Amino acid sequence: MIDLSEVTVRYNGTAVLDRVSMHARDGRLTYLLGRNGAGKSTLLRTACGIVRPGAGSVRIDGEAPRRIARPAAAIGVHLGADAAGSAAGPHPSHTGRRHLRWLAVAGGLDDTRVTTVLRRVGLADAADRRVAEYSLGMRQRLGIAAALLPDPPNLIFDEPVNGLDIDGIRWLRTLLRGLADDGRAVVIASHLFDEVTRTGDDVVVVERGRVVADLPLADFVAGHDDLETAYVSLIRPTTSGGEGR
Ligand SMILES: Nc1ncnc2c1ncn2[C@@H]1O[C@H](COP(=O)(O)OP(=O)(O)OP(=O)(O)O)[C@@H](O)[C@H]1O
Repeated sequence: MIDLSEVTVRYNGTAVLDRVSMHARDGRLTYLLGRNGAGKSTLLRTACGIVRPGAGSVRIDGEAPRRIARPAAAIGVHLGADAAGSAAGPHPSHTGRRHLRWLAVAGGLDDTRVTTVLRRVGLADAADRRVAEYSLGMRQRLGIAAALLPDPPNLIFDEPVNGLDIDGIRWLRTLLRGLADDGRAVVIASHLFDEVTRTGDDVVVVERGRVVADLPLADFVAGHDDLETAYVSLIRPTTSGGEGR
């Protein structure tokens, strides 16, 4: 369970998140929607404790992130295959297995967890290749494996579909659903409404640093033809393609 209450984050004096509250419940896939620059990634970084808010509170299963002794065991985070600020990204000259082993040792985990997560993300056959040789989709899978390594009860993914082929997208769909069905709180930032419709339980819409909707997907779509129509009627995206602030 991840709760944000009245969270404000400022960069250079500008509020990127402005009194944001949201709740990601156990056993649910919660999708974060919002145009480019709306504040989704900042919200995810704040929710897992990478960014400390200037005001408001963050709770992961009732605890403030800085009070959690082993954060990776409480919340798994994958902010994108090449994201700056990702937790301990892989060294290109290391193999996928070596990267995960290093994380396992750092986290006091058994080596069998490495084998388990490599299988779970479909990298068992590529585990002994150097990460430099991995495709974007494979790096996504490795990042997801790292997040899953300590088997955390909460998970955060920032646009995890990027770079995955159709098999990968179908695999990820099943994986995410399974992670939530096992009782975890799973939060995903996404622009892919088809994936949200197929797998989502709850949606949180971020607009210009504010949360403008936080409710079950079915309630959000009710009275509209589909998710896209419901979304457009709420935030009316610009046609310029520019950032949302
Ligand atoms: N470290 C930073 N320093 C200064 N400004 C930042 C920083 N990180 C993000 N921002 C700004 O905060 C705003 C929100 O960015 P954020 O990456 O959270 O948006 P987003 O909704 O995830 O966008 P996208 O869909 O493009 O990934 C943007 O205006 C961005 O330029």
